[in-house]
Amino acid sequence: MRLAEPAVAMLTERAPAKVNLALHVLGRRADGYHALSSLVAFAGIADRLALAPGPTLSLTVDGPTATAAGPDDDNLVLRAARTFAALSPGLRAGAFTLLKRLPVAAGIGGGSSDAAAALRLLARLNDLAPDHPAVLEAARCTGSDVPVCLVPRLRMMEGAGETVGPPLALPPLFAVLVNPRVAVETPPVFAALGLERGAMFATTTGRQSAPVDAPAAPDRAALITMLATLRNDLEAPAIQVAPAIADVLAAMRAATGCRLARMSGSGATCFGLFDDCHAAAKAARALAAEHPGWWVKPTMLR
Ligand SMILES: C[C@](O)(CO)[C@H](O)COP(=O)(O)OP(=O)(O)OC[C@H]1O[C@@H](n2ccc(N)nc2=O)[C@H](O)[C@@H]1O
Ligand SMILES: Nc1ncnc2c1ncn2[C@@H]1O[C@H](COP(=O)(O)OP(=O)(O)OP(=O)(O)O)[C@@H](O)[C@H]1O
Repeated sequence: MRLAEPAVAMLTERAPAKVNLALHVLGRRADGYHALSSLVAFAGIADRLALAPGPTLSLTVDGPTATAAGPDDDNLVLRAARTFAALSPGLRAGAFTLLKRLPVAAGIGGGSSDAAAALRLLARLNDLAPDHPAVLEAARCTGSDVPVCLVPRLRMMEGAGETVGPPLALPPLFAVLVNPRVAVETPPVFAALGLERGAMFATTTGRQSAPVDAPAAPDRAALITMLATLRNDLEAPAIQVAPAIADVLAAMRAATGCRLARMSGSGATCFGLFDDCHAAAKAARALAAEHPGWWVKPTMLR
């Protein structure tokens, strides 16, 4: 009698939305990439990625934003997996299934978070630590936002995204995310900053931009007050590319209980911060009712 092969369980990971609580552009490097200093948090809302171990690397994408994510063969999940496999000959892989829920080209790093989740799944399957050098290298090669998404916890991100600080013990924030359902690709937003290679970025006051100071552990109100002193320098260029972002920010600022409204990443998604989950949920209901075409989600950022 032939014994059945032991079934290898399906592995799953969440791929949460990334939110840049602050993003200071310091300048443009000789390689064309912009030097950034950003405080990055992660939301409760997420894509979901599963891996069924097997002999062939493949990907199936389902979910409300699957089509917007583009051809499966170009998906960042497969790009990350192929890069990891090239760096680690003999790597075991299998069939990925992505449940795509996050808006695409939205400034919340959906594709980067999916790629990072793929690397975590492959590391788990191959008994490699999540900070194994090949995992880190595959993350860096796949995209600027992938390293910070590898361990999705509130932390600083520096350089073009390749330098990531330790997780910060800060109170979770109650937020509403709003996207006007206008896709905004990242390169035109950086281009609209108009910086030459090697140029430093000056703030609207004409002063040279300073790095974000990683906040200590104040209470939630103090954290929001501190965040209000920071900026997202991509907000103005993103509004040039997609004027609807200004409408989102105005609506968020007008929402009852909103303590701070700001754009994430290169847009168009904006976040509003609130004192508690009730205020956030109420504002989300009101925003969704006023703007039925917008994507509106109350969530926690941590
Ligand atoms: C805006 C952020 O989302 C903030 O977290 C990221 O900096 C963008 O990260 P990403 O979408 O993963 O970016 P990548 O896919 O690596 O790069 C897309 C393009 O954005 C521009 N880019 C990206 C990151 C960076 N620090 N400087 C840049 O100028 C470059 O033109 C690059 O060709
Ligand atoms: N798994 C994926 N999810 C979303 N987009 C993907 C994915 N794989 C490839 N892409 C492509 O990547 C591009 C950027 O999509 P993504 O949603 O990651 O942008 P973003 O939220 O603006 O990212 P960031 O905040 O990192 O700049 C899109 O053009 C999309 O076609």
